[in-house]
Order: sequence, then C-alpha cells, then structure tokens
Amino acid sequence: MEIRVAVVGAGSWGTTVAHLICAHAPTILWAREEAVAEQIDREHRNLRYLPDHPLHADLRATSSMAEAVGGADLVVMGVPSHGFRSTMEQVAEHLRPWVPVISLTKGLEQSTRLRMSQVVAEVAPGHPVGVLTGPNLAKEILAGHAAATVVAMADVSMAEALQPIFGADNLRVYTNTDVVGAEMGGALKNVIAIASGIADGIGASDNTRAAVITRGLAELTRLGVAMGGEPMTFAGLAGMGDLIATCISPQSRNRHVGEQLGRGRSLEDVVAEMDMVAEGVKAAPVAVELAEEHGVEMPIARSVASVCAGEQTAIEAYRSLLARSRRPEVYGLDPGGR
Ligand SMILES: NC(=O)C1=CN([C@@H]2O[C@H](COP(=O)(O)OP(=O)(O)OC[C@H]3O[C@@H](n4cnc5c(N)ncnc54)[C@H](O)[C@@H]3O)[C@@H](O)[C@H]2O)C=CC1
Ligand SMILES: O=C(CO)COP(=O)(O)O
Repeated sequence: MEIRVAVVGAGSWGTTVAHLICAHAPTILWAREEAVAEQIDREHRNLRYLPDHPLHADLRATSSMAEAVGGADLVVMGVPSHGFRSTMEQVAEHLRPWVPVISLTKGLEQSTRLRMSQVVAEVAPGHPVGVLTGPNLAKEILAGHAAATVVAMADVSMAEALQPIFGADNLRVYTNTDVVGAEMGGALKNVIAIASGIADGIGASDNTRAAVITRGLAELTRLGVAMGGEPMTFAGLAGMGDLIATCISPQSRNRHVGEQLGRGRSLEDVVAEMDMVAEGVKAAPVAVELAEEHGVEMPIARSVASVCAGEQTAIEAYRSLLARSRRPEVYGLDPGGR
C-alpha cells in the first residue's frame, strides 16, 4: 500500500527530510510562508534555507494545512519547539484518526518543560507518536554524505515500517523503542553544543572540547535516565552521536551561537543575525529546571543558561566549571551522580 506523507515545516531539516521521503512515497511539504511553498512547488528549491540544493522533482509544497495533512497517512513535524504546539493544533484539525506523528524537533517546550512527543500526545491523543533523531546535519545529508539516524517509537513494528520511508542510499535508519531517551538526547545535546562553541570562541583547545563533550554526555545521560530514558540510548546515535556532530561541526547553529558568545558578543546580537533556530538557547533554562526537579546536577547546562541569560561571561563560566569541588568521575548512569 502506498503511504502518503505530510512534512510540516519547511526549514532546513523539514525540507531535507521531505526531499528524502519523496524518493519512496508521495510527499507534500507544508510551509508557513506561501512564497516558500510556491518556490518549492514550482522551482523545486528552498532558496531561503537550502539555496544550493535542488529538491526532488516530485516534491509538492503548500501553505494550506488542510491540503498537506488531510490525506496524509504519516505526518512528520519539522517546526522548531517554540512553534510546535500551535502548529500541531493546526495539524490536529485535519489529522485522520490513527495517523502516526513523527517529530524531527530537538527541543523542549518552555512553559511546560514537555518533550515534543508529549505535546503531540496532548494535542492529538491516541495517535502513535515517535521521533527521528541522530547526527543529521541537513546540508551534509542533502550533499549526499553518508549518515545514520534513529526512528524511536514505543511500537517497534511501526518503527520498522517507517525505516524504509525515512531511509536513503546515504542515510541508514535504526529503530529504538526508547522515545524518552532519544528525544532527551536530541534536546540536550544542543545545550552542550553551545558550551563547546563557547570553548572554541574563547580560544580553548581540543582537550577542552573533549572534556566538554564527555562531561556533557555524563550530565545529559544523568538527566535523561532520571526522566525514564534507557542508559544505552545516550551512548548511541541519538546521544553521543548527535552530541559529537553538533559539538564539532562548523555547520551547527548551536555551536555557532556558543562560539560568538565566547568571543564576547551578546546573545541578542547573535540570534538577531541568524535566520535559523538554535534550540539550545531555549532548552538550557528548561534543562536546569528539569535537573532541579529530578535532583540531578548539570553544571555545564547551568553555565550555558547563565551565560545566555547574561549573568556570567563565557570566561567566568569556564573558570567556575574548573573551580568546582573535586569528585570522582561518576558516570551518568547514577541519577544522583555529580
Ligand atoms: N537543520 C538541521 O540540520 C537539523 C535540525 N533539527 C531540528 O529540526 C527542527 C527544525 O529545525 P530547522 O529545520 O533546522 O529550522 P530552520 O531554522 O531551518 O527553519 C525553521 C522552520 O520553522 C518555521 N517556523 C519558525 N517559527 C515557527 C513558528 N512559530 N510556527 C511554525 N513554524 C515556524 C520557519 O518558517 C522555518 O520553516 C529544530 O528543532 C532542529 O533542532 C534536527 C536535525 C537536523
Ligand atoms: O541537530 C542537528 C544535527 O543533528 C543540527 O544541529 P544545529 O541545530 O546546532 O545546527
């Protein structure tokens, strides 16, 4: 049976995923701006977000949610976390019963501290829900470089059915039943990537970056496990894999924000000149709140939140991380670990 897919959100990643799926299934991409939808539909290009890449000739695009979602057998959500709930509410008006919803979004809802799959469950109860996540920088995948990713759903047979839909010659898709772990890995690595960028911006060394990545993995694992994620998920593509890609890549928006902060620029200036989302900026204070709620320590996330809020300079944040009291290298599996 042919599956018709709607991808909601025509930024870099939504457009890339729609382009990939289109090779296997009829796909329609929803764009908020009519001009973007028209350009993709007619010219097979998204000049705003992916100017260098022609898109699949069969990819359709629309700014009408009814047209995008009304006939879809699978809905893929690719809007940033700050617009996720309101967009999902529009989706829900047209969603046919039991259509699965897969989130591409790597963020946390600010007001509620919810993961995006939880937002889907609130707005469209009863629909199967999952996430697609991993080290997947959109432009690299569009350029044809090999990558791997994870589709995480509680129902493994449904995740297996989606593997060929999301897969491509250069994109290998694994399954995982740990939605909480996969989703928390994706959201929290953005916060650690800001810290890694800050290190680059203040001129720190590769040793520093390795320390940030490794201790960052410890703290995101600690929180993710406390919230119900499986420890091994954080050692996989959705955890360590995505953390490495985002912390080292010059293409990462989150690492870029950190680098600019490390050079002494203000968050307002850096964000104002970006036409794209850096989820870690909004996820950092939420991670700190969740850490408090779950009784775990997240010193790097706390430092990132504090630099983003203008409470500390980047240099002060790094000095205070180094000045923390001595302790054993308790790894992230113990929720009380420090
Ligand atoms: N770009 C990438 O390489 C990857 C991004 N992601 C995640 O995918 C999500 C989307 O990221 P990108 O596509 O890169 O973002 P982007 O910054 O390239 O584009 C954002 C898209 O969302 C739309 N948008 C912005 N605010 C909105 C709102 N309030 N309501 C509805 N739509 C809104 C914009 O019009 C645009 O189409 C993020 O959570 C990101 O972390 C995940 C994997 C890879
Ligand atoms: O999630 C991503 C790669 O997997 C993209 O990271 P940035 O949002 O930091 O560019």
